[in-house]
Amino acid sequence: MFLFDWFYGVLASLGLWQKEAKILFLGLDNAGKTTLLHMLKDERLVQHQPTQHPTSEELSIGKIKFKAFDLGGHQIARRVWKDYYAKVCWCLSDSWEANIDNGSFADSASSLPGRRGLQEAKRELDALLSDEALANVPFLILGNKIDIPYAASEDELRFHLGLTNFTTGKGKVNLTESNVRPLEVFMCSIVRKMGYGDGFKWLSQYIK
Ligand SMILES: Nc1nc2c(ncn2[C@@H]2O[C@H](COP(=O)(O)OP(=O)(O)OP(=O)(O)O)[C@@H](O)[C@H]2O)c(=O)[nH]1
Ligand SMILES: [Mg+2]
Repeated sequence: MFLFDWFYGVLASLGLWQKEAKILFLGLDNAGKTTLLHMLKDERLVQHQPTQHPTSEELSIGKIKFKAFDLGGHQIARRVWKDYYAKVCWCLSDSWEANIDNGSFADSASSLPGRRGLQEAKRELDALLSDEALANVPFLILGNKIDIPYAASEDELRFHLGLTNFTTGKGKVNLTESNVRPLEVFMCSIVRKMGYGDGFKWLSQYIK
């Protein structure tokens, strides 16, 4: 019963109560996808190994069906992303990791070993955005880890992902007539439980 109450509360607060949502978590490795999934699932912060195999969590209570696919973000895992498109009516393009530790974007993509480059994120995102199979799928882009000093600002992230003039607007924006795919950027920190709730609320208005 406790679980039910908690779950109801979370879904209601995210605007997902009584809606059927399938959400795909995509993003570079280490972005925080699995952390977010578990935070949504049982509000626990758990340290995870990198995701090797796709996992899905299906939670169903009353009328709600909430299914999230968590696909690993490392290079090989990215190859299977497209196998999941068909199953998805909702896409959460999660957390292009944008923290920079020397304050310079110019070399963040290439010169620092192990660093997630914004260029790499942009490349993957562009491929998703231009994929026919995802043409009508709304994209919520979460810029995670804003708790880290030097994390990119929202404007920087928009700029480097090439989204400056592409996002469709926060708040309530009716796009049904316009044939435009909903796309917005929200900054968040999963560990601090900040920001992603606003993102999901935004997303929920586009769930039919
Ligand atoms: N500082 C900070 N660290 C975070 C945050 N969210 C996740 N992390 C950390 O980032 C690391 C990677 O998180 P995961 O959830 O495993 O990342 P993933 O996107 O699932 O990675 P793959 O499975 O490799 O694709 C972990 O050490 C998390 O604790 C956050 O909001 N802030
Ligand atoms: Mg993972």
